[in-house]
Amino acid sequence: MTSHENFQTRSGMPSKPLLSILPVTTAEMEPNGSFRGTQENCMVDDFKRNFYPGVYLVVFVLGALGNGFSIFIFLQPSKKPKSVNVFMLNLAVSDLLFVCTLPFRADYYLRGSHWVFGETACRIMSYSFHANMYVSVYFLTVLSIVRFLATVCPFRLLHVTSLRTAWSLCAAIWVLVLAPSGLLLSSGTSKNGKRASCLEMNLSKITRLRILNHVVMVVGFALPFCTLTICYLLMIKSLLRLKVPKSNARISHKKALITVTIALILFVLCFLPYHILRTLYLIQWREGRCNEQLHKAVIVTMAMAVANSCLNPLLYYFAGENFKQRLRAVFKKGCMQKEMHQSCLYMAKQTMHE
Ligand SMILES: CCCCC/C=C\C\C=C/C=C/C=C/[C@@H](SC[C@H](N)C(=O)NCC(=O)O)[C@@H](O)CCCC(=O)O
Repeated sequence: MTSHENFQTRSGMPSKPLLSILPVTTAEMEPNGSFRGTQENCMVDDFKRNFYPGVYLVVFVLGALGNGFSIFIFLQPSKKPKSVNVFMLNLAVSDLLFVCTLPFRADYYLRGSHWVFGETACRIMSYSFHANMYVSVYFLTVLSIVRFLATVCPFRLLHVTSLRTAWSLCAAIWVLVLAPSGLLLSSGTSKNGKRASCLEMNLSKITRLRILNHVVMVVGFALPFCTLTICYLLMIKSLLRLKVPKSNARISHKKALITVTIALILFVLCFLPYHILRTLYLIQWREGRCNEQLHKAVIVTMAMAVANSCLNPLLYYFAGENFKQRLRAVFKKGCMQKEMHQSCLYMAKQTMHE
């Protein structure tokens, strides 16, 4: 019995036979503790159905609100636009686009791993997740480097922090990530009994994903992560060297340190566990084998990687240039308009009474 059928059972269909709830008896145990058998013997599908939809829907709501509102703030006119905000705006756009795919993913798992939105939409799912993750990795890294350079050599590198350079770097990041991610568009749905599977591993994908994983592990994760760590250590060193308290240099160093620290925390929390466990999962994956503990661990770390899309607004709030001021201005404007609206209503009421 498949998980999909189990799901239907919960919705009122006949109850499931005893064998299907005893996966161990139907599976053959391997010396390493994993089970050999079909995916039906594995309780991972049930775990995904219980775990993913809730996480995806929460990230969708928080991510849509947080990123939507942040984009609105970034687009407010500013006297002195800053390159840091250009990277943050691009990051927020990428996150907003990605969180819009999450309700479709949630629906897939709620139906017991059955895809109903067609072939193209299925291909876009895996593509959007990976594209968003590596675009985020690069925006966070470049953002930290720019902040770091602006404090270490503020005058010599003015061109690096100019708006034009920021937009060019963003365009380069989009192209360099979106183009190779296109490789993920080649695999869509596959038949699994009555179900249409999407977002699942199978024999036709494994070799390509193993190769891709090795490349992106270095270029898409290890390299940016090491760069961030070096920036962080150099920032602390130069901050400790600054003697004058409350000087402008010290304030801008602190700002840069906040940016790099938040970026590093996001990396360690969201991307590091996923990359390690994904690599282990891909290495040990064999068709029909169920390594339940490891697969569940990848699922949890994948959810943490997805959650990055609703956590980035924290970075904008604490490290964005003039973000808090603009936020305050927007609220003030909103309140004033509301007050005006209320006084207009009051005046209108008065006029009607007269
Ligand atoms: C710079 C541009 C680089 C582009 C290429 C990037 C990365 C490709 C390299 C490796 C990818 C491996 C994917 C492995 C998938 S397991 C494979 C599954 N079909 C899948 O793709 N799932 C992902 C999903 O749910 O969206 C795991 O994440 C599965 C997580 C747990 C699960 O839901 O079963």
